[in-house]
Amino acid sequence: MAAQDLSAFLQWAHENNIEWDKDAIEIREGKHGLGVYAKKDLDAGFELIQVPKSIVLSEQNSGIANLLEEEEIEGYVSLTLACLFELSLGSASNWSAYLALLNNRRPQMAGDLPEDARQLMKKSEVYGDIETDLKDMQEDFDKIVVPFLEKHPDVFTTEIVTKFFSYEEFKTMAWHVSSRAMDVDNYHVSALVPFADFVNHNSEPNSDYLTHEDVCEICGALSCEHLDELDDDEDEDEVPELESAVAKKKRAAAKKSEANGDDEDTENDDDDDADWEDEDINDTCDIILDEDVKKGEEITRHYGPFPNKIFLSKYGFAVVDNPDDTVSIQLEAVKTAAGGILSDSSVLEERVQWFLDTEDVFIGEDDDDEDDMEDCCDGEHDHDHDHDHSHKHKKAKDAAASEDADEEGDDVEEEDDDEDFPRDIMYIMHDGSIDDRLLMLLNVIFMEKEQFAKVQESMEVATEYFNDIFLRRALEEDLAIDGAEEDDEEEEDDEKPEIKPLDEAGRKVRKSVLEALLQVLRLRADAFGVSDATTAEEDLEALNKSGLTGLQFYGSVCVQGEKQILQNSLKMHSKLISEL
Ligand SMILES: C[S@@+](CC[C@H](N)C(=O)[O-])C[C@H]1O[C@@H](n2cnc3c(N)ncnc32)[C@H](O)[C@@H]1O
Repeated sequence: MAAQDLSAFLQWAHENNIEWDKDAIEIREGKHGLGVYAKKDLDAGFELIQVPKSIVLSEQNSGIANLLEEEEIEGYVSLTLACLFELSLGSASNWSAYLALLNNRRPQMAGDLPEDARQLMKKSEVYGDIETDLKDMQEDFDKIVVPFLEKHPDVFTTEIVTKFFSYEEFKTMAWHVSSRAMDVDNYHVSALVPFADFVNHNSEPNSDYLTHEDVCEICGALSCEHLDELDDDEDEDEVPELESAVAKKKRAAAKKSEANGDDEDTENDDDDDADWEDEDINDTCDIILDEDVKKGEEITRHYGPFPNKIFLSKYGFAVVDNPDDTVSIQLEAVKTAAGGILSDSSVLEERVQWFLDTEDVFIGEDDDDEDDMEDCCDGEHDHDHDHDHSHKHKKAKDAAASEDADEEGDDVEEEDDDEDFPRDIMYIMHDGSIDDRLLMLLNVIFMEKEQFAKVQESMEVATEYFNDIFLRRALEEDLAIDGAEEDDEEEEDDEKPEIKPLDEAGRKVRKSVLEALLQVLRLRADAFGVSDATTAEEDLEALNKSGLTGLQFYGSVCVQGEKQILQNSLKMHSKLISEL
């Protein structure tokens, strides 16, 4: 690469009003390719990078925005075509220096490995994702890209198509898009944000990516006549994105002022929101320091709470001991395991169907941290989104309240979102606990006949029943944590809610649930060839000594991580069953 590519890019960035303090940070080669590094000690709250939205490389900003809109091409295909078009313009493109820098650095993606190297990942779910992504990409190319190019021969001449729009070029650019695109706002949607996109991921990041998402969908402005018209029609009280951007800016500024030794009472400045609304919301995508950093340290941010299979297929790396990692469980495996335990197997289909038809009523609001996953999947990545950020540790929602809300139309958006997740997949979380859906389903399958009749009859009874199950699980987890922290003298004496001890019938249901779960875990382990010959910890030690690097290392991290989850879960649930 050319150091010249980088300096040409920096010159271009400067000319296009991307703002950064040249004495404070630099882009340079590091252990994860290019990255952003501090050139001197910097304080939390420091505004590192500001990228005007006018220079993000989005479908809307590209020279073929009108064509892409006319043909209703969306998502990653549209952004990839926009980028390829700009690349084909060469120096005539507004982004030529940026694209030249990317073009000389092929992204390291698992789909690029030869099939025999990909086989290494076959013991992980990521293998299926990668194969599906490759198949989908070929299909998108054949069914969307080729007809689009053929329809506009004046723009995409034979020469241009041959040089810039072959399947290989499309695939490479799609990987740039997958690993770099960031959520910008509801006009640009997902885009390449030059400079900000050189910040690498870290599980404990020192910076944050901020953007004001709530702009006019028609013209991208912060305020305009379209928005005024909309405002007239809509309730005045909904401006969630604005508030979160303001809150984040305030937090960053508070840190900055703390760092500067200002004594102002930053806790009590909520009344000042009005001061922030107009002056401090820029039409830029910003990277702001969350922590103090020392000279030479890398600036990092969190890409989102992804399981490793998403990290690998979207970004080409995976995280050791990733707290957001999950193992998927297929509904079929649950049915197989439960069918072997139920004395009356005829109830199985009925109970499963009832659960699938009714579950939405009981699943509570999303966890708050959902909002913080700024570029989680970006709405761009075209595989199944088969990780579920939001179905863990919920409270069953008040069915009656939810029915009211539905009548008023409040939940329309949430319902649409819920339709998006695959109903036949459930999850084991990183610590070995199971997600709410699996916990509920197993209890529905094994609950006594009379109990099932009551639950079917009354949503209130059902809500109470599921809340009791969630509460028991929360207490079990607390006990596990308390056990681990026994020696911690400063442990807080939180008051724990009381729950009734299980009666004989309850214990019987619980035993069947745990037996089925252990069976499900073994089925999942067998399906992926997970061996018990070594522990996951031993596998990690061996992996660290293996000398594997790059994608082969990260693929093995996925395999090891999934084994660790299964091992944790088998251990946890074997202990629970032994204590019954
Ligand atoms: C948005 S780009 C960041 C800039 C990139 N390093 C470059 O050279 O252009 C994301 C890519 O950086 C690399 N990367 C970022 N964080 C990483 C990490 N924690 N571990 C390994 N690779 C990482 C991966 O190749 C990923 O696809």
